[in-house]
Amino acid sequence: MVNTMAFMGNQWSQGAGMNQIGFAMAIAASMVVITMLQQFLFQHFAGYVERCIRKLVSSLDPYVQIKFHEDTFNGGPKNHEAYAAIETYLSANCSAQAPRLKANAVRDIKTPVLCVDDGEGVDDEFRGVKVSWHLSKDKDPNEGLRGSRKNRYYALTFRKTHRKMVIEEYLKHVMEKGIETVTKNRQLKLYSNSASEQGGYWNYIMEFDHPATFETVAMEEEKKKDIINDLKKFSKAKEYYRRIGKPWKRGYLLYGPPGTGKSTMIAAMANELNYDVYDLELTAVSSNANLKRLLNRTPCNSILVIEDIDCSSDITGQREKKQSDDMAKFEKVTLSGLLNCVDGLFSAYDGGRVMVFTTNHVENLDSALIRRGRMDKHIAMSFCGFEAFKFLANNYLGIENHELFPKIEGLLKQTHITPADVAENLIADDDDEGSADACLQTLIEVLEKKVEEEKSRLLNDDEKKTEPDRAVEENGTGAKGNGHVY
Ligand SMILES: Nc1ncnc2c1ncn2[C@@H]1O[C@H](COP(=O)(O)OP(=O)(O)OP(=O)(O)O)[C@@H](O)[C@H]1O
Ligand SMILES: [Mg+2]
Repeated sequence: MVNTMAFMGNQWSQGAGMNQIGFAMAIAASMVVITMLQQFLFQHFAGYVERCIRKLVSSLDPYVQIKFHEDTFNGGPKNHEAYAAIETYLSANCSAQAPRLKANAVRDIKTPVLCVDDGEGVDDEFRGVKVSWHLSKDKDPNEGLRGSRKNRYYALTFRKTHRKMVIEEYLKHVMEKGIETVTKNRQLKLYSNSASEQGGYWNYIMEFDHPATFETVAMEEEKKKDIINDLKKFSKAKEYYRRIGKPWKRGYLLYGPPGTGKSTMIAAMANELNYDVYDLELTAVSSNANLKRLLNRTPCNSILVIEDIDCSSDITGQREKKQSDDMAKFEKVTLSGLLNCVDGLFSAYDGGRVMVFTTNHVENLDSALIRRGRMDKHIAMSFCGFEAFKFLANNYLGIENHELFPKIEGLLKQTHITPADVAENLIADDDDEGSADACLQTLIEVLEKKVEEEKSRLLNDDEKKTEPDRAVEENGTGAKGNGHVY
């Protein structure tokens, strides 16, 4: 019995041991399964769960934030341009609200831009939608080390419900206004190719500080208004050119005798558009290839000027003849080379480009060069008429009327004088009260002398003329205008 009991106890203890091992194994197995399951769930659902949590959190947060970084590392130069445009926009529109401002000297801008200081914020409103801007700095991981960068950014915050409107309309408005202000305040520059090797590169010459504006150009009022409107329309026509699929460019041909204000008009155009001036010296360009390179290097928002185009020997005259001469004159710029460049250049749409040719002898230019489409607007700069004289008298002497005006009006009808020559005689001595009278008197003397000279020249011509010449003149075919457009 005892033995039987002992045997049974042994069996029990053995059975219990077996059960414990089985239990432990089951636990271990289930641990493995759970771990695998966890890993499986983690791999397959963690992202999903995280997204759900984010969605939930963001649905509770009714605001959206967009960052615009200053440095080019966070998105390249285009990002930096956006930052600069925002800075200028906020400076012009909202900086009055900020308790702390900082003055930034922005490259190419004449006056420093006052903008929001680090850590400051300003509010803005656009079509009833409120947004806020905040200038912050990211933590720089390399702070203190060489090459560390200040990582500033503007954070734009707005309600989620206005997302579409802010992104599609407000940001466009900010960029446009910012870029407009930057353009308006830009220090203009003058470039030329004349000093470069073979004329293939632009060299910075100096700041373009020409004082001429449309306020100072003497010209018939209607004509002046027409040019200003044309320029304004052009400078705002980005979308129009894009829509019709044409490069955003416009060509102007200024023609007229020396001293009638062609170069002055170019300066007025540059100041009106706020475009840099690229003065192209064609005689310094050694080949058509160099010309093409040069024109491709002319940036947008610029005026490309070719003065006295008639003096570039290979450009005038008949195109056919020049084309056949192309190979022989390989090292020279030819008319066909110039035509190809004018047509092929300006392929971009990111900014307007203006091209201005000037000439004293429009009749010498090949019609292909100045046809509409290449030179869109032809502007005659002419001798000084009475209207232009009155404008100059007002500008130089500060007088709108004078008893000598009628006499001057009569003389101007009888002779040709350039605005440059008139202006030369209207430079008064500020300290001398009678100076204006003296200026007008001198001008009258100059005009009378010219009238006399012209009379005796006509007399001489007449004496030299043969009978048939006179007959043509009497029939009216040889009649000439007096050269005044106004
Ligand atoms: N229409 C004008 N309005 C105001 N000033 C003028 C005008 N025309 C000429 N002037 C004066 O005369 C000077 C010479 O003019 P400008 O150099 O513009 O003439 P241009 O037509 O370019 O002559 P060129 O054919 O010799 O180059 C200018 O500095 C300017 O002061
Ligand atoms: Mg000139």
